[in-house]
Amino acid sequence: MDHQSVITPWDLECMLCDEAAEPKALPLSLLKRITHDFSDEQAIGRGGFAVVYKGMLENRTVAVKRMSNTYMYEKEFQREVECLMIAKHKNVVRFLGYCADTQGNMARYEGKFVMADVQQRLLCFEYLPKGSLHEYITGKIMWHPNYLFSS
Ligand SMILES: Nc1ncnc2c1ncn2[C@@H]1O[C@H](COP(=O)(O)OP(=O)(O)OP(=O)(O)O)[C@@H](O)[C@H]1O
Repeated sequence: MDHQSVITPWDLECMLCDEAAEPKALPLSLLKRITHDFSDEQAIGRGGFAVVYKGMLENRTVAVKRMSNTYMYEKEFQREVECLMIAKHKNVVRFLGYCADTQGNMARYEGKFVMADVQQRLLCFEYLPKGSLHEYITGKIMWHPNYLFSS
């Protein structure tokens, strides 16, 4: 059995509590499970190359970034993982792990069956609950020293 497949939501929760835990290769099945199969209800944001989802653990939440156009940005993905593995700082969101999954899927193409590679590239971070800087700048979220509220 693939050793990655034994990582559970509980393991991820333990990693969040352990500052010294190193980022890990995470199985796609785990990231699917905690984001409810990347459901729209779990989506929290969208960047230029990815959609970000809330990943629900028993007592904690993580952010799961699912890259789009994975074939075009394979090198960038690898470079991002490389940088994130090194970047450890209190002002940088904590990186928990990555998933680089490729599965062969039989599909019909011009009347024949062909094996197509389906790639999934994901990153998993600590979840930051107070919205994005962009939302503060554009006034979607009003800032107050004691609490935050949406306009
Ligand atoms: N760790 C996180 N916790 C909470 N929300 C997050 C987290 N990471 C991203 N988000 C949300 O998802 C949105 C998109 O994130 P993403 O990193 O893809 O954006 P970006 O920085 O604009 O990306 P890029 O420059 O790579 O296109 C953010 O604006 C934020 O609202």
